[in-house]
Parts: sequence; structure tokens; C-alpha cells
Amino acid sequence: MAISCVKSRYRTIDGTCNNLNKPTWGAASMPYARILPAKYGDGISTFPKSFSGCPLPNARELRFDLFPDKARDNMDYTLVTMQWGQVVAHDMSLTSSVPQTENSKFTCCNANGNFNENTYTNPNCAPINISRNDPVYGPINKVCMDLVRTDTTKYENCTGPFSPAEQLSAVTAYLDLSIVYGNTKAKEIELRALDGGRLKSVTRDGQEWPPQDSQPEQTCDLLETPQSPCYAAGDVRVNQNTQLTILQVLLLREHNRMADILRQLNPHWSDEVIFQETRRLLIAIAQRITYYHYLPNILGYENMVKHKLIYPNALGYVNDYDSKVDATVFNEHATSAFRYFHTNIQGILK
Ligand code: HEM
Ligand SMILES: [Ca+2]
Repeated sequence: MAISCVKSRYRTIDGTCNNLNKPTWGAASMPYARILPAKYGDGISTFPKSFSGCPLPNARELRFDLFPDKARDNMDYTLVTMQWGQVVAHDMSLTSSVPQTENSKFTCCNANGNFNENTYTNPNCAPINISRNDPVYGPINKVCMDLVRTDTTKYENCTGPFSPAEQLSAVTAYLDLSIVYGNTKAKEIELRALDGGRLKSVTRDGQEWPPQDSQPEQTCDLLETPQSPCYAAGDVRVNQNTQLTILQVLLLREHNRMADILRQLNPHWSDEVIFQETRRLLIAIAQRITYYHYLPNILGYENMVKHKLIYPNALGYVNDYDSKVDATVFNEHATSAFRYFHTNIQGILK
């Protein structure tokens, strides 16, 4: 599909036209990029097999052998280091059709922890066998761990019959706070107050909170009553865990705080101008936190300076933009590498 780009001071909501020569690079609803070619069993979409032609080892057993649980306190960083990482992860990547809520998901295992009748005939099902000795699920007789295969270019009929399936990301690859503003114009409009550049919010106990999701029973699986908080935000995972929700609330409040100040300073600005200017500022603040505060903890400050990921001595800004670099997230990064930081999650969250 040909996209014509308009020169603008503001980012598009769906990530198109960030790169004017390649308008779809890094846009939402595009396939992931790959470091290595796909390696499917049949070259198209089935699970790979071992060299002997047997299935690969059981994923649940490998997990216990390779990544046993071990609590290790860290005296240097608080839980927010982990938590900002999830903000970054959700800004960069959401594999299309990954089930994130209990009620809306298609399942391959039944409520008793056993395999559904049609599991073996359904090509979208790839549940994992849990051994009877499993330390967590063994005692409660759960033998089926759900795994529903994600959507690919195959389901979307985007690629030819013999080319390998490519998974899609539902969100913009850019660190553009899509978790706050959404990835489509429709979502952006739904989230905006359309007055004074503000995002919609509700006041409870004298404080500002995100608006209630329109379908709380479907979105939030641990809902006590339909009135219990279940928030709507730019990202569907906003309610996934309390620590993440806190940061989403903070970003919403900061947007509205800055919008109110900009409105006071510029009474002649329209809702649209205040909204876009505030969005532009908040994105810049979040990028600053990510590159100068979060990533140095992970990659090492000197290392980042050496590889020109940050420029601590720069005055104003650095123009190191390279239009030949594709910002599309690698499949290997979203599926494996960046999930490594799940090991930073505290075992018990109170
Ligand atoms: C309490 C904290 C967290 C919880 C409960 C959590 C849970 C999850 C869950 C349930 C998924 C989806 C699994 C699937 O069906 O594919 C996921 C995906 C993912 N997580 Fe986390 N996570 C947390 C923190 C983090 C952190 C700190 C990072 C990285 C710094 C991270 C990176 C990712 C990535 C990259 C994905 C794949 C996203 C996608 O492309 O769909 N997560 N996480
Ligand atoms: Ca994004």
C-alpha cells in the first residue's frame, strides 16, 4: 500500500512516515524484522524438529533445567528499574494476537488443566505437556500449559504459499509512548478529552486516574465488581500488573499536568496544538529516561558513550539520524532477548 507522507513537526500515531523514504519502517501492524532467516520444520510455519527428526525437548522441562528460580536481592536498583523496562518493552513490541487477558483468549487447555478435545487437530494449538513431577503444577494435576500460536502474515494472506510465516507487531517500534497514546487514530481520539490538549481521566479520592475500560469483564480477569478499576490506555496490557499500571497512571497525569500549563501559557493554541506539543514533550522526557537513566544500568554508561548511544557532553541536540537504519523490532529481540529481563521481576510482588 502506497503511503504519502506529509511533512510534520509531530510523529504520526501509527509510526508511518517516521522514515520518509521507507514510510512503513517501524510502523504498527507490520511484520517483525529478523536477524537470522526463519527456521520452521516445513520451511513455512510448523515447529522446527531436532536433527534426528524428533520434536525438540519439552519447553517446560528446559525452563526448570536452564532457568531455576533463585531469589537474588539487588542493593543498587529498586523495582522501578525492572518496571521501566516493561514500559520500554510495551512501547516497542506487542506480538499480534498474543492472548493477554483471561476471558477473551482462545484456549488449547480446559479449565481442569487438561488438553481440549480438538487440541491436536487445531493448527493454532501448540500446548506444552506438563510432567506429573512438575513442582508447581504436578500437585494440582495440571498437565496442559496453554500455547496458542500467534497471527502471522499467513493468516493475513500477505505472503505467498511457500514463503515462511512472519509474526506481526501491533505497536509502533519507536519509543513514542504508544502505551499512552495508542497506535491508531481511532484509539488516540477515544483516549483524548478533545479539550485543552488533555487525555481523558476520572477523579477518584481527589486524584486523577485513567478512564474505565469499556469492557472491564473482558479486559480484566481479576475484577471484583464491574465498577472495580480496569483502565483504558494506549496499550491493552495497562492492567497487567500493578507496578506497570502505576507508571501508566504517572505518564497520564504528567501529560495532563503539562497540557494545563501549556494552555495557560498559550491561550490561543487549539486543543490539537496543545495535545501534540504535550505529546512531543512527554515522548522526549520518556526517551531521556530510557537512554540516560534506564539503559546505562543495563548496558553500562561507558559502553553506551563508546558506541554513541548517548552523548553526555552534547549541547542541545545531536544529529546522528541515519535514514538507512530500519527501526523495525527484530523477532529475536521481542521473542527472546528482551524477555531476558523477566528475570529482574521480584518473585513476590506485594
Ligand atoms: C511484573 C512484570 C512483568 C510481567 C508480569 C510480564 C509478563 C509478560 C507476559 C504475560 C507476556 C506475554 C507472554 C506471551 O504470551 O507471549 C510478556 C511478554 C513480554 N515481556 Fe514481560 N512481563 C513483565 C516485565 C517485563 C520486563 C521488565 C521486560 C523487559 C525489560 C519484559 C519484556 C517482555 C517482552 C519483550 C515481551 C514480548 C512482547 C510481545 O512482543 O508480545 N517484560 N511479559
Ligand atoms: Ca511505540
